[in-house]
Amino acid sequence: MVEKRTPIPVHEAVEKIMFFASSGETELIPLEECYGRFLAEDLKADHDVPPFDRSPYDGFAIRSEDTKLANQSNAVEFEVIEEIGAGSVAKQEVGAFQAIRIMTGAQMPIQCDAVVMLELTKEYERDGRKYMSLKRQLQSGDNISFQGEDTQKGNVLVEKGTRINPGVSALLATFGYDKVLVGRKPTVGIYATGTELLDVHEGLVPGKIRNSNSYMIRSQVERAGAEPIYFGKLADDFDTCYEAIKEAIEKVDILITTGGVSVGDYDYLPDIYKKLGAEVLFNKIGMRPGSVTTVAQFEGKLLFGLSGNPSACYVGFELFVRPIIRTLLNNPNPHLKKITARLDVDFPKPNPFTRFVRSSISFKDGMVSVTPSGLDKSNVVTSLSGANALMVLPGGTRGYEQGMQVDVLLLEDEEGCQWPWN
Ligand SMILES: Nc1nc2c(c(=O)[nH]1)N[C@H]1C(S)=C(S)[C@@H](COP(=O)(O)OP(=O)(O)OC[C@H]3O[C@@H](n4cnc5c(N)ncnc54)[C@H](O)[C@@H]3O)O[C@H]1N2
Ligand code: MOO
Ligand SMILES: [Mg+2]
Repeated sequence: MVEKRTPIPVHEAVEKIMFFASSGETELIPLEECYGRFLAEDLKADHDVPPFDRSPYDGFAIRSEDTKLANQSNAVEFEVIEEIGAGSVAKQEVGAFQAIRIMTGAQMPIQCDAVVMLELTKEYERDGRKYMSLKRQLQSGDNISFQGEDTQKGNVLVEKGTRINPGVSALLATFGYDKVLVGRKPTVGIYATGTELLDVHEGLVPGKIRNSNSYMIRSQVERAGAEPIYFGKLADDFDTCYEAIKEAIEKVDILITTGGVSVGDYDYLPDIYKKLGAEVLFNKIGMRPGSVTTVAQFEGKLLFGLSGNPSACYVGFELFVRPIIRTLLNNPNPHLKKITARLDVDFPKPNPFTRFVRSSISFKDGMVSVTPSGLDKSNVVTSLSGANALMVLPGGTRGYEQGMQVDVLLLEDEEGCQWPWN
């Protein structure tokens, strides 16, 4: 008799897994290598930015009070007593009707409270001294980039768990982080099971196919922020698989296998979990594809038995493995971000299970539309390359029509989402 499995709702499966989610270890890495990593502490401003009042223009720093009488018919003359570029500080004190020629980014001389752009002045020399004149009034504070106007000391600028983007790199450099505390990348072991699997370099022979899941999963692991460790492929042989999996568990934070989780004669994962003494959290979910996704925990370590069918495997990873990885990286929004979009096609046939259709979103007439990125079948691989989203069509008695608003989970977004999605 084939074992009867009872499907649990997707949200229940996510909850069961998230019970084992924890934050991971941290490490210090050079700033140059931090792009794409996850901050493991808040990034706090330890000084004002800019740290001093500075000139935003190439021009002259003056005392605004000296321009009181300036107008189109009355040029006011200033003696230019010094010149400073960015990085230099004025040595001279600026008195009445004196100016310092100042370049963009240079610190304001203490006595000056305004800058006039070079283009608005006339420069000349007399008796070996330099002068400039201008014909307009300036107010105190005109054309100054003030200390702290960008941010002030003490502000938390980026929160722990945020993925480091180029802007975060800029801030880390601004505040002197030559080493950055980030989440250590969790290690995710990958084993593909299946006697039918060929290595990528091998030519096709009857009955066999190339192992594509391992490379797909590797990329998904990297996209999620973790370190893939590819252990290879295993033939459908109980003892071989058992020994290999048992050994692999020791070496990684998370172990993924693909294939062998259904009810077929050579689907050995259920028995392997049993022999290991691992607790199976679930082995059937009310979703399509990926209904056979099986997750077990062994001494607190999660073993993900993803389906062998490529689309099912892909979806299983994004819904269940990704949030575990992101939580290990301290990310507060570990789940895929959900938005709503306008459905571009009909799905007339109802399905009892919630569908996660590999889809692509696009912008049309100022709205987000969503359309399947290929054939909507569990064993399909070609729909994955164009997928930037998963359309969520809840199971039930009705189909879906073009024009309806549907939920969509974004695959390439970095903001993420908390659970539950709603
Ligand atoms: N009697 C039943 N049969 C099946 C059921 C069921 O409920 N009752 N569920 C079906 C569903 S749904 C799925 S999904 C699959 C899941 O099968 P497994 O996870 O056990 O995976 P395999 O049987 O090992 O392989 C399935 C399919 O995927 C191909 N595959 C496997 N590994 C790879 C890989 N690394 N790269 C590319 N393709 C791979 C494999 O050749 C098979 O075609 O079970 C259904 N059956
Ligand atoms: O588990 Mo299967 O992926 O539902 O298609
Ligand atoms: Mg099978």
